[in-house]
Order: sequence, then structure tokens, then C-alpha cells
Amino acid sequence: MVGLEPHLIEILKRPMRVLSVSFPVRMDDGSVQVFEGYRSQHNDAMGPGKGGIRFHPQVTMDEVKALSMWMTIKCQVVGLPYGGAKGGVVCDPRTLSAGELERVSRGFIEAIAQIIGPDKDIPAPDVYTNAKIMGWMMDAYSKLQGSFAPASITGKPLSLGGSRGRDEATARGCVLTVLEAMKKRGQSVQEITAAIQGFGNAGRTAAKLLSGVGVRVVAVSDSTGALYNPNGLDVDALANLKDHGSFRNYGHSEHMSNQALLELPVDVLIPAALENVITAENAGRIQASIIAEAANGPITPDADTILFESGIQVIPDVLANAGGVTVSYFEWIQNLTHSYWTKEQVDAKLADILVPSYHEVNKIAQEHRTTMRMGAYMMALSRVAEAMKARGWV
Ligand SMILES: NC(=O)C1=CN([C@@H]2O[C@H](COP(=O)(O)OP(=O)(O)OC[C@H]3O[C@@H](n4cnc5c(N)ncnc54)[C@H](O)[C@@H]3O)[C@@H](O)[C@H]2O)C=CC1
Ligand SMILES: O=C(O)CCC(=O)C(=O)O
Repeated sequence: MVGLEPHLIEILKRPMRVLSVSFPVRMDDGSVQVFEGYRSQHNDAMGPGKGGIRFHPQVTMDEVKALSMWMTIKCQVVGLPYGGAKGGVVCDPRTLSAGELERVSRGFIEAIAQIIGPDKDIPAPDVYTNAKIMGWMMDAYSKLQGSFAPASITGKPLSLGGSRGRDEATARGCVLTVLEAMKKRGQSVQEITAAIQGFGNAGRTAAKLLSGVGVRVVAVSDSTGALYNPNGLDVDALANLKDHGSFRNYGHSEHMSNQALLELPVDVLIPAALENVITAENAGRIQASIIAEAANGPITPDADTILFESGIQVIPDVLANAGGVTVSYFEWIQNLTHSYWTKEQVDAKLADILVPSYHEVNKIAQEHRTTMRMGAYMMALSRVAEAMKARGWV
């Protein structure tokens, strides 16, 4: 539909560079364990690579490559001067001590240092990585360079040049798109119910922000399972329990599986954990009228078609979770210019990008009678194609 020439498709089909590394880490018991990781840089026609680093036992090179391609698209959906990149380390941070986690984080940055940097590729947090880890990573990179390099990594603690609002930006962006989508449905915010899968950076903050504006959050989950109460859950109480162990001890709710949460009768469903949770097998049982993909790739292509045909509006990941990379961009600008913004400035600038992007994507989708995902891809890929042509690559 975008009318991309075959040679442009050939370029975009694969990442421009993928680095596969293995690096030794001294464990607390004195043994040495070798960890594997990847950094994929999909396309840098529009600027340096940008994208998170995930720590997860099931990370694969193929997953990281796909995620880097989505980053190229995402950055262009919201008009950022970046190409797409993504990284991952095969590890289970829940089984590592704080010291081991720090050594894994530093070891990975040392292993990929040659290909990253403020003008080359700027990593950020993703699944099971956070501001603390970004701080260690920035420190490792700065030491290798011999100078303080805050613009090399985003999602850092505020004390190291992190941006106000980055911690909640992914969820804030997602909630902005959900509220735009709800506007045309004529429901008051207080009538809206939401179920959220995943209770980490994206899911937990989405729950907090939605309940803050009056939406009834009726179900949440983490890797251990889901809680459901049709009358609404106390999100602050859940967050508090999670901080001190597990929210499974929360009363006033029915316990259910992560799969069952996806099929609840709610207005808004927010998958905010991992990929491929809505497939052709369960798509027909989804009852939500809007799905906002806070996670990357939670819906398979087959399922996307089924949902579209059922009239369920899917706000695709490349738009719904683009708030995170947008505020990472703000962080990078603040680091490069050595001037820092208030939380109100960050939130206002985020809304100024996300809300028009939502409407632009929706308009293209409606004009072409297609999904918002296809609309987003059309918009983004034509921008990347134009840049590749302007650079004389094709
Ligand atoms: N952190 C960020 O800024 C961004 C994150 N994302 C995406 O959002 C998703 C979640 O990432 P974060 O919130 O950052 O990760 P996180 O590590 O902060 O949280 C992940 C959450 O998912 C839960 N989880 C893990 N496996 C699960 C399962 N099988 N079922 C249900 N829950 C499960 C964990 O218990 C945890 O609560 C990922 O797809 C990530 O790529 C997208 C854009 C930016
Ligand atoms: O903040 C960033 O730079 C990237 C976040 C990310 O990995 C994503 O949007 O999937």
C-alpha cells in the first residue's frame, strides 16, 4: 500500500548491523559465567539507532532483530530523528544478586561499546531493565570513553541526567492514545473499565494513570498470574504489595490466569508484558472494544486480522508505547544541551507529539480502510524510504 520499491523493501527487511557478543561475568560464589547478548541496529537513515535493552532468559537474536525493526517504525510514527535498534542479554535478573546484575550490565556495555554512543546508537530500558541499570551502563560507557557521556544512554536516574517523566512516559503515552480513542465512543471516563497484563514499568504505571483519571481498573497481572474484581482494584494498594513481594496477597479479587485476563468483558485491554499473547487461538474470545499495545508485539498477525474483522480497535505498539522513546529523545536533547526541563514541560511536549500522531495514524487507517497498525507502517515506512533516497542509498 505504501508503494515501496522492491529494493527499499530488501533493505528494510533486515537490520543493517547485528552484533552478537558473549562476555564473562564473575559470580558471587567465585565462578565465572559466560553471558550472551545482542545489539541489532535496523536502519540509521534518519539518525542514530535508538532502542531498549532487555534482560530475559528467552531473549534470542531473532527477537532482538524484530524489535529493532519495530523501533525504526516507532521512531518515525512519532517523527523522532532516530533509526531503530534494540538489545538483549540472555539472563534471568530475578536469579542474580545486585552485584551480579551490575557486572552483567557493565559487561554487556563493554562488549557492545564499539557500536553505541550519543551519535551512533543510544540504548534505554526495556523488559527487566530499569533506571539503576541504565546508570551503571552509562558509567561503564563513560569510563571507556574517558569522559562523562550522559547522552549515550537514556532512562537514567535523575541524578545522572535522566529526564523527569521518563519513568512513566511509556504508560503516559499509552493512556493518552486510549483516552483519544475513547473520546469518540461517547462514554464518560468513569464508565470505562480496563484490564492490564503485566505490572512493570509500562503496566503498573498505566494502571496508576488510568485509575488517576477515574477509569476502573478491574484486572491486573504479573508473571505469577492475574487478579480480577469487576468493581475495580485499588491500584496503589497493589503497587505497595508488589514493592514488598507479590500482589497475590491482595484480597477482594478473583485469581485467574494471564490468559483469562485477556478475555475479560472490559472496554480497554492493555497487554503490557511480552510478545504473542493474543493469537489466532484466543483472538475470537477477546471482549474488549479497544486494545492498546503497551508491550511490543503482543498480537500476532493472524490475530490482528481477526480483531479487525470483529471491529475491535487496536492501537498498535509503534504508537501506543511510543511515549517511552519520545521522552528518551527529550532526555537525549537535555543531555546534549545541558539544560533540564520540568515534569510539566515533559508531559506537555509528550502530549503535543502523541495526540497528533494518534490522529494522523487513525486518519490514514480510515482512508485506506485498514488497521491502525497498517496506517502507522505506511506513514513510517514512507518517511524512512524518503530519507534513504535523499541520502542516495538507492
Ligand atoms: N520500559 C519502557 O520504556 C518500554 C517498554 N515497552 C514494552 O513494554 C513491555 C513491558 O516492559 P516493561 O514494563 O518495561 O518491563 P518490566 O520489566 O518493567 O515489567 C514486565 C512485567 O511483565 C510481567 N510479566 C512477565 N512475564 C509475564 C507473563 N507471561 N504474563 C504476564 N505478565 C508477565 C512481569 O511480572 C512484570 O510485571 C515490553 O513489551 C516492552 O518491550 C515498550 C516501550 C518502552
Ligand atoms: O526509550 C527508548 O529509547 C526505547 C524504548 C524501547 O525500547 C521501546 O520503545 O520499545
